Amino acid sequence: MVLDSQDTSASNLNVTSTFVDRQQWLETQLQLLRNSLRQGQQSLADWNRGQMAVSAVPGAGKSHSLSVAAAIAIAKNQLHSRKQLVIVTYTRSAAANIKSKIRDRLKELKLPPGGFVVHTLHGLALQIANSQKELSGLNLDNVTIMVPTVGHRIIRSAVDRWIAKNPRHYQVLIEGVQFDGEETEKLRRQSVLRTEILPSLTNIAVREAKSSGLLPEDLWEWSKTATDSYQVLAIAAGLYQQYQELMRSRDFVDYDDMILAALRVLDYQPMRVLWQNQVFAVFEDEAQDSSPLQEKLISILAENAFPTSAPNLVRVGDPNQAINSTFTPANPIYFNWFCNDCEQQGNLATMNQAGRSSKIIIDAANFVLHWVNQQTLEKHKTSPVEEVALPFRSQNICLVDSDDPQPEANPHPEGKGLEIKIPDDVYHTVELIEQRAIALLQANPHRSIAILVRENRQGRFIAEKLAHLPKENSIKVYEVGESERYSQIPQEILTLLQFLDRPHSPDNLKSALEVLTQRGLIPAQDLNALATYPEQFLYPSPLQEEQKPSVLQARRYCCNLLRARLELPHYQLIPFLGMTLKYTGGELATVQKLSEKVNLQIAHHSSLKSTIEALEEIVISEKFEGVEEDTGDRYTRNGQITIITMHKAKGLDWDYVFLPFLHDDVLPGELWVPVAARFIGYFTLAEVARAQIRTLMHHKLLLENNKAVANTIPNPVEAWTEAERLKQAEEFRLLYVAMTRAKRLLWISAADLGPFRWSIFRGDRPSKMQKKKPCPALPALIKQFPQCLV
Ligand SMILES: Nc1ncnc2c1ncn2[C@@H]1O[C@H](COP(=O)(O)OP(=O)(O)OP(=O)(O)O)[C@@H](O)[C@H]1O
Repeated sequence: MVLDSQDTSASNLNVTSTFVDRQQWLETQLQLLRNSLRQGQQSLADWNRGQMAVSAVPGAGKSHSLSVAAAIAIAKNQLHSRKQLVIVTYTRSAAANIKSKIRDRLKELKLPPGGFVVHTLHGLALQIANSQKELSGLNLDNVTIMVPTVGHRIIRSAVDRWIAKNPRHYQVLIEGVQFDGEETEKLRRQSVLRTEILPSLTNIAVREAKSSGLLPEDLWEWSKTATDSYQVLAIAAGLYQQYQELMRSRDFVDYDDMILAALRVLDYQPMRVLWQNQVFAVFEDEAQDSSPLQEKLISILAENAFPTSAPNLVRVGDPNQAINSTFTPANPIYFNWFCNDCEQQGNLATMNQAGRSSKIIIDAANFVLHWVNQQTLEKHKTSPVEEVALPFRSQNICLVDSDDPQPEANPHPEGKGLEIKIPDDVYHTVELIEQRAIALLQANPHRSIAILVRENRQGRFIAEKLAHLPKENSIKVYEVGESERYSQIPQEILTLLQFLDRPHSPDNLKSALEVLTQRGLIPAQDLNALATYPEQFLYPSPLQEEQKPSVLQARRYCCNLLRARLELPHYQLIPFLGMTLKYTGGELATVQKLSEKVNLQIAHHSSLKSTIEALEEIVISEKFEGVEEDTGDRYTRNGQITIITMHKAKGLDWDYVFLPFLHDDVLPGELWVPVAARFIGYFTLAEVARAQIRTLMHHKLLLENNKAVANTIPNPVEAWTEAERLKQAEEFRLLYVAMTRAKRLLWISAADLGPFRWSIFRGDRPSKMQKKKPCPALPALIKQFPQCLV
């Protein structure tokens, strides 16, 4: 059918007016969406070009506003699959969460669910590296991704190779601060260096240097100006070099290699332009946790292909929630610098209103933040204020306005909202928690409870004491550390099998004894003394001194293991070891699954050696998952008591939060050197290397930004003091993160009596307890909120 000209223009008019209506409708919706945000959040939604930093407080709605801002940017700039907004975050669950939020927003705007991608940083790096395998040198068909740990074969081999190549340097370490040449002591020191000090130095120095984009050569260069007698940086450089060579020769890559591979692709200009043309902007969440290498990757992607202006880069984070910097290379200093730079350019936004918690909980968290900063200033009274590195960015959490859109924002507190207790001992603590938790859930079965602990061993203790609740009170207790322990199982079994294979190796014996100690099967003792001469330990002659009861117990365990090796067929060894290690429930199911998997793999060439090889493969590639019940938001389920570490609790919240065992020896605690390693001095080489690399890296970055610095390497004692300062600052930030997880009730306590060390405490046996000092923030809180001491 042919339309006459009048019809055509009418229909064109119709189309045009529909288009205009639709545009107007969209504009209105976008405006409404923007107005649904709080003031600080709106700056994020108003961003349209260039760099921007957003410093937010806990519960400010970072992911909420990031998803709204993303939807607005996608709609306004009509983004599509060839011009996308890239959102990066750190965990897969956070990525999935933001993705679904953005999709929901786009659906409300009647827009297709495209124009954006959400990646974890490593996922993004992998995608870029995979797009050009020749340039990146990373072919996932050939390589194995692995996460090196101190006990890992690669790290141990790097140490052995370094020792073989540097006998004189090794001798300097053996002699330590003082040495009389005695043979047994020499063997003991060798064992400590080979199995503890140098593996830990390798692990930390390699990760720190690599994630800062440094090569072994950079460390060599820097080490030339160092004056310490051990030459820690030179050792670190040598170990790093050995590690790299071993990784390459075995086709292994670590997570930093993935980012380096992506950067190699982006180094090549045509590829860089190709990628940059596809990226409209990069939004980063949890920016306080970035390493310099990660920051470099997203900054390059966010640049315009033909740069005339600043990169389109928005980084959202909370420097006060940086709690990974003492065990990963993440360091909040970089995000703080980014915030300061943006502030100077007028591009810093602050999100300081939060609706998560009751007022009293917010007051308590703000109080701790300022109190800790104040204490730090007082400790460094003689230094100029601007030179004191404070643990916290001075940022108050504020309540939301009365017309805030968040349902039940700043809810009414439960009871006093903040309850502080000083129980008699750790058993009494759990009894008090139990009583309070039962009463709370009886009154409000649809609310959630968490007990946040500093270390898994504390969680285990509480879980054991609350084990009767499901049966007697129909309250589910979910211990998060339990499933994590499953991932240790292959390594523990492997360690014992390696001992069975070569029982006369001091390393194998020591590792096996470590596993037995960690599982609480033998008493903690100086394992180096037992492992130095395996034969004397396992088969003492009548001429030898009688073994102490703790040594006897360890020997009995080891000899039983060796007997089993002779008596059992090797395919039964894994389940037997599972029983020996006293695994229970889910752990035993996991061992069974592991055993089946290994036996299937070695069906045609079954032997102890092949069992070990198959297990090594599983441990290296992390391809084995424990027997888990289910996934999803199982940590925050209503009506359940979740026991979880403070670290894992980040990003989550519960109605009622219990923080037991807030003792001074852990919070803030002190850096500690194992007695066996003190012949080196009162510091650890790993921490010294970390502090030295960090200082030099900071100098390097400051120089690149034309800022003046004195380029000196801290000596070991200075580096150790700096490491301690960082650790204590981080512990206080961890406390702050833990406190801000609570919505309606924050229950905190420090018992009068507790175990000397949790790692060796067995809650099911009578053990002596010690008088404990509370975390220093606790008396300060009691003074500030006396009505809350219950
Ligand atoms: N403008 C808003 N309107 C409605 N709800 C909001 C708004 N801003 C935040 N919220 C709600 O506040 C809660 C906290 O938000 P979110 O979990 O994103 O905070 P966060 O900043 O990531 O917290 P934390 O850093 O402490 O983990 C969420 O339930 C979110 O939906």
